[in-house]
Amino acid sequence: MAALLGHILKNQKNSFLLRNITTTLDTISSSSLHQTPFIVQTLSQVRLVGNVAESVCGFDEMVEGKDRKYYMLGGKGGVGKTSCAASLAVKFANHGHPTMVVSTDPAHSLSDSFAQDLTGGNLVPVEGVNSPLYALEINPEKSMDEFRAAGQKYGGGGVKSLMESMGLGAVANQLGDLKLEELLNTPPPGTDEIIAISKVMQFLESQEYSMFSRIVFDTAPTGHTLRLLSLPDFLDGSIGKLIKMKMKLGSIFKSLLGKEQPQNDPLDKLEKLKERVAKIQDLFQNPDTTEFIIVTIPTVMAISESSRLHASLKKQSVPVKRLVINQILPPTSDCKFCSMKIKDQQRAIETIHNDSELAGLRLCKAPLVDMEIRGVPALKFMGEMLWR
Ligand SMILES: Nc1ncnc2c1ncn2[C@@H]1O[C@H](COP(=O)(O)OP(=O)(O)OP(=O)(O)O)[C@@H](O)[C@H]1O
Repeated sequence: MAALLGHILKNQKNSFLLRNITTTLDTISSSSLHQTPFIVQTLSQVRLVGNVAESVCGFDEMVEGKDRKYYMLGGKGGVGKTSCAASLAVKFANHGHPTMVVSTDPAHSLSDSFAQDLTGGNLVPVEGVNSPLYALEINPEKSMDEFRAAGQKYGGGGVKSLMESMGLGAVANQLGDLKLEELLNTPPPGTDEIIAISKVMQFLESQEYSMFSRIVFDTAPTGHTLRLLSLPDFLDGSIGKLIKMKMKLGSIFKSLLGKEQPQNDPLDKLEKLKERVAKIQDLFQNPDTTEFIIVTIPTVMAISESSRLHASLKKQSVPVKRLVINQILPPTSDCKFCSMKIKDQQRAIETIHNDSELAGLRLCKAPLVDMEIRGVPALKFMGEMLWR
């Protein structure tokens, strides 16, 4: 085996490839799982790497500084968001950043990507990296149920009966006009994700999690993400009305009973939710802390969708600088079908240069490899090719 590897290394002229192979082999030598198949597959990838060698994604800039930064990877279903997000998280951790990678996608694939059980809604440590790396799969439906339960207790009928008992039935009826119960029971699409993200933000605010300097989100497919982004204003509006109501209530309460309205009342809870929603909006829109990376594949359909996604993100003031083109085929092939496919991909990539939404973005390219990208060594390998 060593002789074979030595031969391959001697015959590689590109130092990047050498570096890549060497680091990959270092990892492989320390990995006991699936050793042989991974090495065999790795050798065949050497040929594929050359195709994307010109891609420089500006990883130096991404890794710079100790302040916390958020990276959100989004795009059409199945383009490789999870693989790209997980490989970025591994690379950050290997460059000294305590990192957290979070999935809020109902169809989680982080566990598959890391080849590790990450279900359960808690932070799970990922082994095999140089700095702490933790993964978290948040179940948006479960978070939504918790929110609904809280809503039922505090926001829906609870508010109404509390006010009725205070002789404020008329105000309660006005509150009813806001259809709060309906909002809690049949919330607009995307609410589940915002609740999930708000849960992550709560985690991150605590001292225990202050060590994380890079947070990578594997977001849900395009449509959900867009709906999610338009949600804060909606919630903000509804909750804003409730808060005004609360202020009115406060003075009525005082004049009726001669004392301040009790703290920790239902509307306080809603006010807190509003604050969290505002924080999430800031998280998405702050260019100093956040970057949304669009992931696509070289097909005209995926690229058109990415273009629309960028237009919507821009409209929502979400900072976007990079476009990942994943699963690029090698430049040439003897197989007729593959040659046709390669030409097709090249034509699709050309459309990026002529697309007013995408042309200005930095292109980060990853080859299509002939293996599933699973486990830390494979993710590290992918990261070496993509994030540089
Ligand atoms: N560059 C690549 N080369 C080969 N296989 C890849 C590549 N990128 C991703 N894959 C494979 O494609 C499949 C889908 O990848 P992944 O789960 O990362 O996509 P996704 O966009 O997150 O999907 P979903 O939208 O369903 O969550 C996985 O089996 C993964 O190993």
